[in-house]
Amino acid sequence: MLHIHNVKKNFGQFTAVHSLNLEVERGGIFGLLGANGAGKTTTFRMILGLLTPSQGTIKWNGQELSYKTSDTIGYLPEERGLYPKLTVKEQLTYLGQLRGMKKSHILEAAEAWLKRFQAEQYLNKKVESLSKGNQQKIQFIASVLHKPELLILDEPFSGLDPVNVDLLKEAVKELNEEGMTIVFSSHRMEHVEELCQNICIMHKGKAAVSGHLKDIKRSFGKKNVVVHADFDLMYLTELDGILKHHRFTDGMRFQVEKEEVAHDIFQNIYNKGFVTKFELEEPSLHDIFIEKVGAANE
Ligand SMILES: Nc1ncnc2c1ncn2[C@@H]1O[C@H](COP(=O)(O)OP(=O)(O)OP(=O)(O)O)[C@@H](O)[C@H]1O
Repeated sequence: MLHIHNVKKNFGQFTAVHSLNLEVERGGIFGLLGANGAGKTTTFRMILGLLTPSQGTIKWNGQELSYKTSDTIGYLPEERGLYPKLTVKEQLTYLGQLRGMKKSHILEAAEAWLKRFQAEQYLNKKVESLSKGNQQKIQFIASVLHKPELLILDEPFSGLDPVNVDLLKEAVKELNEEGMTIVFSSHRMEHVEELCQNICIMHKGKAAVSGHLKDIKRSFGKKNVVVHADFDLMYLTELDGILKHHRFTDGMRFQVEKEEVAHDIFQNIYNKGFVTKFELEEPSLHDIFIEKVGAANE
Protein backbone atom coordinates (compact mmCIF):
# COMPACT_ATOMS: atom_id res chain seq x y z
CA MET A 1 0.00 0.00 0.00
CA LEU A 2 1.08 3.56 -0.70
CA HIS A 3 0.50 5.55 2.45
CA ILE A 4 0.73 9.32 2.38
CA HIS A 5 0.42 10.61 5.92
CA ASN A 6 -0.04 14.25 6.85
CA VAL A 7 2.22 15.44 4.05
CA LYS A 8 2.94 19.10 3.49
CA LYS A 9 5.21 20.85 1.00
CA ASN A 10 6.28 24.45 1.29
CA PHE A 11 8.12 26.39 -1.38
CA GLY A 12 9.35 29.36 0.65
CA GLN A 13 6.27 31.08 2.07
CA PHE A 14 3.95 29.21 -0.28
CA THR A 15 2.36 25.90 0.71
CA ALA A 16 1.75 23.78 -2.39
CA VAL A 17 0.46 20.71 -0.49
CA HIS A 18 -1.35 20.92 2.88
CA SER A 19 -1.55 18.01 5.31
CA LEU A 20 -2.40 15.47 2.63
CA ASN A 21 -3.56 11.99 3.69
CA LEU A 22 -4.02 9.33 1.04
CA GLU A 23 -4.00 5.57 0.88
CA VAL A 24 -3.57 3.75 -2.38
CA GLU A 25 -4.32 0.05 -2.22
CA ARG A 26 -1.74 -2.30 -3.62
CA GLY A 27 -2.89 -3.56 -7.02
CA GLY A 28 -5.32 -0.70 -7.56
CA ILE A 29 -5.57 2.12 -10.08
CA PHE A 30 -5.83 5.48 -8.35
CA GLY A 31 -6.73 8.78 -10.02
CA LEU A 32 -5.37 12.07 -8.73
CA LEU A 33 -7.41 14.97 -10.07
CA GLY A 34 -7.30 18.68 -9.60
CA ALA A 35 -7.19 21.96 -11.42
CA ASN A 36 -3.90 23.39 -12.69
CA GLY A 37 -1.66 24.15 -9.74
CA ALA A 38 -3.62 21.96 -7.30
CA GLY A 39 -0.48 20.13 -6.18
CA LYS A 40 -0.58 16.85 -8.12
CA THR A 41 2.91 16.98 -9.63
CA THR A 42 4.38 18.17 -6.32
CA THR A 43 2.76 15.14 -4.63
CA PHE A 44 4.17 12.80 -7.30
CA ARG A 45 7.64 14.28 -6.89
CA MET A 46 7.47 13.68 -3.16
CA ILE A 47 6.36 10.06 -3.70
CA LEU A 48 9.37 9.62 -5.97
CA GLY A 49 11.76 11.17 -3.49
CA LEU A 50 12.60 13.99 -5.92
CA LEU A 51 11.23 16.49 -3.39
CA THR A 52 11.39 16.12 0.37
CA PRO A 53 8.12 16.74 2.23
CA SER A 54 8.24 19.67 4.65
CA GLN A 55 6.18 17.51 7.00
CA GLY A 56 4.70 14.00 7.12
CA THR A 57 5.67 10.61 5.74
CA ILE A 58 5.23 8.64 2.53
CA LYS A 59 5.54 4.88 2.72
CA TRP A 60 5.31 2.11 0.17
CA ASN A 61 4.54 -1.25 1.78
CA GLY A 62 5.55 0.13 5.14
CA GLN A 63 8.89 1.44 3.94
CA GLU A 64 9.70 5.13 3.64
CA LEU A 65 10.35 6.12 0.07
CA SER A 66 13.49 7.87 -0.96
CA TYR A 67 15.48 8.37 -4.11
CA LYS A 68 17.31 5.10 -3.33
CA THR A 69 14.17 2.96 -3.24
CA SER A 70 12.80 4.53 -6.40
CA ASP A 71 13.74 1.49 -8.54
CA THR A 72 10.46 -0.03 -7.41
CA ILE A 73 8.70 2.94 -8.98
CA GLY A 74 8.13 3.87 -12.60
CA TYR A 75 7.45 7.49 -13.50
CA LEU A 76 6.08 9.21 -16.55
CA PRO A 77 6.74 12.89 -15.84
CA GLU A 78 4.46 15.63 -17.07
CA GLU A 79 7.37 17.46 -18.63
CA ARG A 80 8.56 14.75 -20.99
CA GLY A 81 12.31 14.41 -20.80
CA LEU A 82 13.96 12.24 -23.42
CA TYR A 83 17.38 12.94 -24.93
CA PRO A 84 16.59 14.21 -28.44
CA LYS A 85 19.90 13.17 -30.02
CA LEU A 86 19.78 9.54 -28.87
CA THR A 87 18.04 6.82 -30.83
CA VAL A 88 15.06 5.11 -29.18
CA LYS A 89 17.22 2.03 -28.62
CA GLU A 90 20.04 4.04 -27.01
CA GLN A 91 17.56 5.98 -24.90
CA LEU A 92 15.75 2.93 -23.56
CA THR A 93 19.03 1.07 -23.00
CA TYR A 94 20.41 3.99 -21.00
CA LEU A 95 17.29 4.36 -18.84
CA GLY A 96 16.92 0.57 -18.39
CA GLN A 97 20.55 0.28 -17.25
CA LEU A 98 19.98 3.09 -14.73
CA ARG A 99 17.26 0.84 -13.30
CA GLY A 100 19.70 -2.05 -13.06
CA MET A 101 18.50 -4.04 -16.09
CA LYS A 102 20.75 -6.12 -18.31
CA LYS A 103 21.19 -4.91 -21.90
CA SER A 104 19.73 -8.11 -23.41
CA HIS A 105 16.63 -7.86 -21.19
CA ILE A 106 16.18 -4.22 -22.07
CA LEU A 107 16.23 -4.90 -25.79
CA GLU A 108 13.84 -7.82 -25.49
CA ALA A 109 11.35 -5.82 -23.40
CA ALA A 110 11.75 -2.69 -25.54
CA GLU A 111 11.05 -4.57 -28.76
CA ALA A 112 7.94 -6.19 -27.29
CA TRP A 113 6.60 -2.83 -26.12
CA LEU A 114 7.39 -1.07 -29.39
CA LYS A 115 5.56 -3.79 -31.28
CA ARG A 116 2.58 -3.48 -29.00
CA PHE A 117 2.51 0.29 -29.56
CA GLN A 118 2.90 -0.15 -33.34
CA ALA A 119 6.21 1.69 -33.11
CA GLU A 120 8.82 -0.98 -33.88
CA GLN A 121 10.01 1.04 -36.89
CA TYR A 122 11.35 3.73 -34.54
CA LEU A 123 13.88 1.56 -32.68
CA ASN A 124 16.88 3.04 -34.51
CA LYS A 125 15.43 6.50 -35.09
CA LYS A 126 16.56 9.53 -33.15
CA VAL A 127 14.06 10.66 -30.54
CA GLU A 128 13.96 14.19 -32.02
CA SER A 129 12.69 12.81 -35.34
CA LEU A 130 9.59 11.28 -33.69
CA SER A 131 6.23 13.02 -33.36
CA LYS A 132 5.20 14.23 -29.91
CA GLY A 133 2.75 11.36 -29.47
CA ASN A 134 5.36 8.76 -30.44
CA GLN A 135 7.90 10.33 -28.06
CA GLN A 136 5.30 9.98 -25.35
CA LYS A 137 4.87 6.29 -26.10
CA ILE A 138 8.66 5.88 -25.79
CA GLN A 139 8.61 7.70 -22.47
CA PHE A 140 5.82 5.45 -21.25
CA ILE A 141 7.89 2.40 -22.28
CA ALA A 142 10.84 3.84 -20.35
CA SER A 143 8.69 4.09 -17.23
CA VAL A 144 7.50 0.45 -17.32
CA LEU A 145 10.50 -1.35 -18.85
CA HIS A 146 11.86 -2.43 -15.45
CA LYS A 147 8.42 -3.71 -14.30
CA PRO A 148 8.02 -1.39 -11.32
CA GLU A 149 5.68 -2.28 -8.45
CA LEU A 150 4.25 1.22 -8.43
CA LEU A 151 3.71 3.26 -11.58
CA ILE A 152 3.15 7.02 -11.43
CA LEU A 153 1.78 8.58 -14.60
CA ASP A 154 1.48 12.36 -14.75
CA GLU A 155 -1.05 13.22 -17.47
CA PRO A 156 -0.30 10.09 -19.54
CA PHE A 157 -2.96 10.71 -22.19
CA SER A 158 -2.33 14.35 -22.99
CA GLY A 159 -1.36 14.96 -26.59
CA LEU A 160 -2.25 11.45 -27.80
CA ASP A 161 -4.70 10.74 -30.60
CA PRO A 162 -7.71 8.49 -29.80
CA VAL A 163 -6.03 5.36 -31.21
CA ASN A 164 -2.96 5.89 -29.04
CA VAL A 165 -5.07 6.78 -26.01
CA ASP A 166 -6.73 3.36 -26.37
CA LEU A 167 -3.40 1.58 -26.82
CA LEU A 168 -2.04 3.20 -23.67
CA LYS A 169 -5.24 2.60 -21.70
CA GLU A 170 -5.18 -1.09 -22.59
CA ALA A 171 -1.53 -1.29 -21.54
CA VAL A 172 -2.33 0.38 -18.22
CA LYS A 173 -5.20 -2.06 -17.59
CA GLU A 174 -3.04 -5.05 -18.44
CA LEU A 175 -0.13 -3.95 -16.25
CA ASN A 176 -2.61 -3.48 -13.43
CA GLU A 177 -4.07 -6.96 -13.97
CA GLU A 178 -0.52 -8.30 -13.67
CA GLY A 179 -0.34 -6.67 -10.22
CA MET A 180 1.17 -3.23 -10.82
CA THR A 181 -0.22 -0.44 -8.64
CA ILE A 182 -0.92 2.61 -10.76
CA VAL A 183 -1.44 6.23 -9.75
CA PHE A 184 -2.17 8.71 -12.46
CA SER A 185 -3.27 12.29 -12.87
CA SER A 186 -5.54 13.48 -15.60
CA HIS A 187 -7.76 16.37 -16.56
CA ARG A 188 -9.86 13.99 -18.64
CA MET A 189 -12.63 12.76 -16.37
CA GLU A 190 -13.80 10.00 -18.71
CA HIS A 191 -10.38 8.33 -18.52
CA VAL A 192 -10.45 8.45 -14.75
CA GLU A 193 -14.00 7.06 -14.66
CA GLU A 194 -13.00 4.21 -16.93
CA LEU A 195 -9.80 3.22 -15.15
CA CYS A 196 -9.97 4.09 -11.45
CA GLN A 197 -11.66 2.50 -8.49
CA ASN A 198 -10.41 5.18 -6.11
CA ILE A 199 -9.76 8.87 -6.62
CA CYS A 200 -8.73 12.06 -4.92
CA ILE A 201 -9.68 15.51 -6.16
CA MET A 202 -7.06 17.99 -4.96
CA HIS A 203 -7.93 21.62 -4.54
CA LYS A 204 -5.33 24.21 -3.59
CA GLY A 205 -3.04 21.58 -2.11
CA LYS A 206 -5.73 19.81 -0.09
CA ALA A 207 -7.81 16.71 -0.71
CA ALA A 208 -11.27 18.14 -1.47
CA VAL A 209 -12.78 14.70 -2.06
CA SER A 210 -11.22 11.27 -1.79
CA GLY A 211 -12.34 7.68 -1.62
CA HIS A 212 -14.02 5.00 -3.64
CA LEU A 213 -15.48 6.47 -6.83
CA LYS A 214 -18.79 4.61 -6.40
CA ASP A 215 -19.18 5.86 -2.81
CA ILE A 216 -18.32 9.41 -3.86
CA LYS A 217 -20.98 9.28 -6.56
CA ARG A 218 -23.54 7.84 -4.17
CA SER A 219 -22.89 10.48 -1.55
CA PHE A 220 -23.05 13.28 -4.13
CA GLY A 221 -26.81 12.69 -4.30
CA LYS A 222 -27.54 14.81 -7.35
CA LYS A 223 -28.33 12.90 -10.47
CA ASN A 224 -28.92 13.56 -14.12
CA VAL A 225 -32.13 12.87 -15.99
CA VAL A 226 -31.83 12.43 -19.74
CA VAL A 227 -34.96 12.85 -21.83
CA HIS A 228 -35.25 12.41 -25.58
CA ALA A 229 -38.59 13.45 -27.06
CA ASP A 230 -40.17 14.78 -30.23
CA PHE A 231 -41.42 17.95 -28.46
CA ASP A 232 -39.69 20.94 -26.85
CA LEU A 233 -38.62 20.19 -23.27
CA MET A 234 -37.53 23.68 -22.21
CA TYR A 235 -40.66 24.17 -20.08
CA LEU A 236 -39.27 21.55 -17.67
CA THR A 237 -36.49 23.94 -16.58
CA GLU A 238 -39.19 25.81 -14.61
CA LEU A 239 -39.71 22.82 -12.28
CA ASP A 240 -38.43 23.03 -8.71
CA GLY A 241 -35.27 21.07 -8.03
CA ILE A 242 -33.72 21.41 -11.50
CA LEU A 243 -30.21 22.66 -10.89
CA LYS A 244 -28.80 22.72 -14.40
CA HIS A 245 -29.88 21.82 -17.88
CA HIS A 246 -28.16 21.07 -21.13
CA ARG A 247 -29.84 20.94 -24.51
CA PHE A 248 -28.85 18.62 -27.34
CA THR A 249 -30.36 17.88 -30.75
CA ASP A 250 -33.04 15.43 -29.75
CA GLY A 251 -33.38 16.00 -26.03
CA MET A 252 -32.11 17.46 -22.81
CA ARG A 253 -30.12 16.54 -19.71
CA PHE A 254 -31.27 17.93 -16.36
CA GLN A 255 -29.22 17.87 -13.19
CA VAL A 256 -31.73 17.31 -10.41
CA GLU A 257 -31.40 18.04 -6.72
CA LYS A 258 -32.75 14.66 -5.68
CA GLU A 259 -34.32 11.58 -7.20
CA GLU A 260 -37.91 12.76 -6.49
CA VAL A 261 -37.47 15.55 -9.05
CA ALA A 262 -37.08 12.84 -11.70
CA HIS A 263 -40.62 11.71 -10.82
CA ASP A 264 -41.87 15.27 -11.38
CA ILE A 265 -40.16 15.39 -14.76
CA PHE A 266 -41.74 12.09 -15.69
CA GLN A 267 -45.21 13.31 -14.63
CA ASN A 268 -44.70 16.43 -16.73
CA ILE A 269 -43.76 14.71 -19.95
CA TYR A 270 -46.30 11.94 -19.72
CA ASN A 271 -48.95 12.42 -22.44
CA LYS A 272 -47.16 15.41 -24.00
CA GLY A 273 -45.84 13.56 -27.03
CA PHE A 274 -43.52 10.76 -28.09
CA VAL A 275 -40.74 10.13 -25.50
CA THR A 276 -37.97 7.97 -26.96
CA LYS A 277 -35.74 7.97 -23.87
CA PHE A 278 -36.08 8.63 -20.16
CA GLU A 279 -33.08 7.76 -18.05
CA LEU A 280 -31.85 8.54 -14.57
CA GLU A 281 -28.05 8.64 -14.62
CA GLU A 282 -25.67 8.72 -11.70
CA PRO A 283 -23.63 11.94 -11.43
CA SER A 284 -20.58 12.08 -13.62
CA LEU A 285 -17.15 12.73 -12.22
CA HIS A 286 -17.23 15.89 -14.32
CA ASP A 287 -20.27 17.13 -12.32
CA ILE A 288 -18.56 16.32 -9.03
CA PHE A 289 -15.30 17.99 -10.10
CA ILE A 290 -17.08 21.15 -11.23
CA GLU A 291 -18.97 21.39 -7.97
CA LYS A 292 -15.99 20.79 -5.72
CA VAL A 293 -13.33 22.64 -7.64
CA GLY A 294 -14.78 24.36 -10.67
CA ALA A 295 -16.82 27.07 -9.01
CA ALA A 296 -13.80 28.22 -7.04
CA ASN A 297 -11.77 28.39 -10.23
CA GLU A 298 -14.22 30.22 -12.39
N1 LIG B 1 9.72 24.36 -7.36
C1 LIG B 1 8.71 25.16 -7.08
N2 LIG B 1 8.88 26.37 -6.52
C2 LIG B 1 7.85 27.17 -6.20
N3 LIG B 1 6.55 26.86 -6.41
C3 LIG B 1 6.30 25.66 -6.98
C4 LIG B 1 7.34 24.75 -7.34
N4 LIG B 1 6.79 23.64 -7.88
C5 LIG B 1 5.45 23.85 -7.87
N5 LIG B 1 5.16 25.07 -7.34
C6 LIG B 1 3.83 25.62 -7.13
O1 LIG B 1 3.06 24.69 -6.41
C7 LIG B 1 1.72 24.66 -6.87
C8 LIG B 1 1.35 23.24 -7.26
O2 LIG B 1 2.03 22.91 -8.47
P1 LIG B 1 1.91 21.48 -9.14
O3 LIG B 1 2.84 21.46 -10.32
O4 LIG B 1 2.09 20.44 -8.10
O5 LIG B 1 0.40 21.49 -9.63
P2 LIG B 1 -0.40 20.43 -10.55
O6 LIG B 1 -1.62 20.05 -9.79
O7 LIG B 1 0.49 19.34 -10.98
O8 LIG B 1 -0.82 21.35 -11.77
P3 LIG B 1 -1.00 21.03 -13.37
O9 LIG B 1 -2.33 20.36 -13.52
O10 LIG B 1 -1.00 22.40 -13.96
O11 LIG B 1 0.16 20.20 -13.78
C9 LIG B 1 1.64 25.67 -8.01
O12 LIG B 1 1.14 26.89 -7.51
C10 LIG B 1 3.09 25.82 -8.45
O13 LIG B 1 3.32 27.11 -8.99
